Amino acid sequence: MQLPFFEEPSGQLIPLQDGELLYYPHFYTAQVADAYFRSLMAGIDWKQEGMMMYGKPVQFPRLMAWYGDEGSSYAFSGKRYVPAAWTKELLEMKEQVSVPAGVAFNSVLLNRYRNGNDSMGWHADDEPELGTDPVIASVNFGATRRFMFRHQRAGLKYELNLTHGSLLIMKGSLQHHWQHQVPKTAKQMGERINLTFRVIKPMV
Ligand SMILES: O=C(O)CCC(=O)C(=O)O
Ligand SMILES: [Fe+2]
Repeated sequence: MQLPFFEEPSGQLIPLQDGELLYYPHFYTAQVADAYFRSLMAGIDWKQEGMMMYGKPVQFPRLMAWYGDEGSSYAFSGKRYVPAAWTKELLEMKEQVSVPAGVAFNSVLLNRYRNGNDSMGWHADDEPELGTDPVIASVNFGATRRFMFRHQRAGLKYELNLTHGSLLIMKGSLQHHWQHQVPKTAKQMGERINLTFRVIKPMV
């Protein structure tokens, strides 16, 4: 994409107990964000994934896709996901978010929330492949959704609304002390796409 993509290069540092957030509400201009949203909707190989729960197959309440370097396979909820090869625009976005994040990402998990009934439950991104104190860059397009945090012991809570074109960087010890979720909502809303760029360490 040849357009300038930074609208406001300065992020807002949100220091939490036991972790750090860096939020760029307008990482992408509205025009660039619109273009990425449209092309991700059409160009990504979206799949309905699921898992076994108490011996029964359960579908995740959203669509998913996984892209990255060869060898950056990732296990969660009892399954191993092998990444598809980078598309041109995912590679472009990876380079853009690597600048403020200060790390070289090798994979991206995409989640597509079709409406307010799609969601992601409480979890931490603390799988062994992500290593200690992972830096995760989360990019948002489409509908604004609530993103909630809860501390695993201290009884603390935090939340923010992730808007179209925003970037949220999660870092420090956050994933070891906090969980996060995207709750369902009864509000009428359109689709949302979230991308989490990650560094997956090869597991032996
Ligand atoms: O959709 C979001 O904002 C959250 C995604 C997330 O937590 C994840 O992919 O691990
Ligand atoms: Fe997560």
